Amino acid sequence: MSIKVIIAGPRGKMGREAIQMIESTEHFQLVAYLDRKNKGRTNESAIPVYEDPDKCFAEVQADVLVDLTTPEVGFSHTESALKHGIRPVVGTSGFKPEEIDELKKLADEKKIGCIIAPNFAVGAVLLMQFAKMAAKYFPDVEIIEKHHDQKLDAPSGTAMKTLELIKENRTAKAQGHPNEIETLAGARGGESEGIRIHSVRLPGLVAHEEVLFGGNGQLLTIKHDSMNRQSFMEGIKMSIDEVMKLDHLVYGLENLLELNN
Ligand SMILES: NC(=O)C1=CN([C@@H]2O[C@H](COP(=O)(O)OP(=O)(O)OC[C@H]3O[C@@H](n4cnc5c(N)ncnc54)[C@H](OP(=O)(O)O)[C@@H]3O)[C@@H](O)[C@H]2O)C=CC1
Ligand SMILES: O=C(O)C1=N[C@H](C(=O)O)C[C@H](O)C1
Repeated sequence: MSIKVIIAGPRGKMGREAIQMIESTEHFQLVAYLDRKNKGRTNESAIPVYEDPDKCFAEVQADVLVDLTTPEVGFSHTESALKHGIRPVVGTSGFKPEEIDELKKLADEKKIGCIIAPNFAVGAVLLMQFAKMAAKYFPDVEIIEKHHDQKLDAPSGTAMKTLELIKENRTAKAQGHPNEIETLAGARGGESEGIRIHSVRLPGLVAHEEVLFGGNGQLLTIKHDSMNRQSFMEGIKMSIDEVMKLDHLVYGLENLLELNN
């Protein structure tokens, strides 16, 4: 039996790559696109295009929604899919913690799976796990994330998830000099519990993150680079399969991997 998939954001950088992956996976079937530029657009494929998520989810027989859009619409797509009994696999970044909690409640109520993954690249998921481990021994830490200049949200979803995982293992402490002064606003980056995040946006970049841990006479750097968007496709593929087996929301691909060996 094939898994029937709707893609939201099919013209985007990730959406285009995901279409190729789904079309080349035997047990996946693309059944509709959710796109805001339906009107006046020629749709040469046989796949129907919808602008209205509720209409799409009510009319199309689908198992999974893959959302690769923007923080503003990604949340409402996910909420609507859950209400219609369609399982969301969400790559869209920039959701607020309270939005994730709300979706968690809805998935629990509906008893269906939902996966929200700040990063689908397995290497980035491992980076986050290694950073969490290191935080136990190195409480002084800063995160540098670098992305292409078309990215809407800062910091990246991956940096925010890295921060959350580091906090789980780090003893809270003030970092840097107590009398530090910024002579240029923002020079020290965004701050949460003393941890700094620096966001770089430049053409030529794809998706990159470095976590730097400073200790007495030593520096530990953990780094991951996505060179292209194919790096995310294995994770999306795995999530489409796994979301079919879940009855609740999972936030982060690490929850689907065997990481204890
Ligand atoms: N979890 C992960 O591993 C990854 C997550 N991402 C995240 O995925 C998202 C998409 O990234 P990317 O493909 O690079 O971004 P793009 O800007 O290339 O694509 C986003 C697409 O969403 C479309 N869109 C906007 N509003 C709507 C709407 N109402 N309905 C349907 N489609 C809409 C945009 O249309 P238009 O062109 O008209 O603006 C655009 O085509 C981002 O949030 C990004 O951070 C990215 C890479 C990896
Ligand atoms: O917008 C992107 O490109 C990416 N977004 C995700 C994020 O915000 O972390 C994942 C990856 O970094 C690429």
